[in-house]
Amino acid sequence: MEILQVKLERAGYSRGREILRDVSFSLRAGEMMGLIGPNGAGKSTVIKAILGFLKHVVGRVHLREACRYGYIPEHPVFYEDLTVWEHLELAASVWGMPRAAFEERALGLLERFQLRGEMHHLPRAFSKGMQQKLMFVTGFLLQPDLYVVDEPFIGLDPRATKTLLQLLEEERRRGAAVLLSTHVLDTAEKICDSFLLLHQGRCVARGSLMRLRRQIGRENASLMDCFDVFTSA
Ligand SMILES: Nc1ncnc2c1ncn2[C@@H]1O[C@H](COP(=O)(O)OP(=O)(O)OP(=O)(O)O)[C@@H](O)[C@H]1O
Repeated sequence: MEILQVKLERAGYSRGREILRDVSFSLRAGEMMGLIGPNGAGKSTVIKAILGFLKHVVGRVHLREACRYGYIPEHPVFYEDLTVWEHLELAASVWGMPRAAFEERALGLLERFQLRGEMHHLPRAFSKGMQQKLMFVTGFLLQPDLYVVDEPFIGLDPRATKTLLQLLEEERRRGAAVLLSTHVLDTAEKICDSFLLLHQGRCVARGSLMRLRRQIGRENASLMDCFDVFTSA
């Protein structure tokens, strides 16, 4: 079952200056796709196009009817004057989550990300990694049909990374689709079913690692090897 369809002919931040050209892909339920590419390749721009934040788009983004998405940003965003728990309550009420289900899931996630002791604290006094964990707890709380996750691995401690990977796997097994933008290729290689490789605003390769390997004619190539070949032009 397809959850997301993206067909971008052209997209950018201002008229006449296109950043993306011919970027098309779809995501099935339970599929995790790695969005990879060098700095400036256009990964964040693809994410913005999906979220509807981009002004100039020729093409279309279609989320399956009745499906909901959750966006987990690379840079934490939060309200200065709300505690961790108040953030979670706000997110749950916006999504209409029943109170009992909310409390059980929220407390469980806070425990797993080792934030339970800080649940009544203001996140503005947190470290960057702790703020990032709040983004994960909020994202996983809502259990959307599609997760759009922007570079989640940088700055996380090893235990939080392990928890994040476990949760992504649980959510994928539940049937959620995941679009994951990252530079951490050895992790992406292990957890993603498919990849979208961007270079200079274009899609230069797409599909499973096996398919990418076949395209470069090296059956044991790592994702990094494929990345090198496709982005060296
Ligand atoms: N707000 C903006 N206004 C105009 N141009 C932008 C804006 N944000 C990004 N760009 C341009 O779009 C291009 C793609 O940038 P984008 O941030 O999508 O790359 P990225 O693949 O996410 O890179 P990175 O790995 O460094 O995060 C770059 O040329 C960049 O200069």
